[in-house]
Amino acid sequence: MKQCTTIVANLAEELAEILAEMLGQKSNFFKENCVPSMCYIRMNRYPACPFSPQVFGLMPHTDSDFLTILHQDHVGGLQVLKDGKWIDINPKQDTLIVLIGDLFQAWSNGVYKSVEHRVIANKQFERFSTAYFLCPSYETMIESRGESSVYKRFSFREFRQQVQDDVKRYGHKIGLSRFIL
Ligand SMILES: O=C(O)CCC(=O)C(=O)O
Ligand SMILES: [Fe+2]
Repeated sequence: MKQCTTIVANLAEELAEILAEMLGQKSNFFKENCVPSMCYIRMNRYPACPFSPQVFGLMPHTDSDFLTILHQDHVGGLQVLKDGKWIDINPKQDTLIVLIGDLFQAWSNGVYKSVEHRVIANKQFERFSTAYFLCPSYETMIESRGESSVYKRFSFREFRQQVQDDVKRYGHKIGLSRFIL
């Protein structure tokens, strides 16, 4: 497990740096700020559910990180929202899925979009997935790159706190729209 975490952690950082370079940002930002103590792996288990699709395996959400590297098994059920439609991300053997998170959307000033995704539980089979979340230290300031920033400058601590407060108060995450200028 430790070996697997190291490999996926390096992959996530490399991908983030490449995506930054594609924005014309030559930087070590992710290597410098994404500390192992903040990045984490979540192992998800979705029991078979006779009430699917009325009941979700995982509610629609965006991830509160820079990017997520996801492995899903053969059962399927992951969907992403594209142009107002839910699209199935069908399982492919030996394939990892990369999801942009809220922090990358803010950092890229909206060029990369944090993808809304959800999981439809399978009626017959249980499903497993494993997700690695690339996160910075709490003190890291997220600042939009490029001209005329869409988002306020905020620390990851502020972002997490805001998400938690909104979930407590409204029962759901409001997310990046809280930080629009
Ligand atoms: O199980 C999946 O395919 C998605 C998991 C996910 O979105 C998450 O853990 O945030
Ligand atoms: Fe997610």
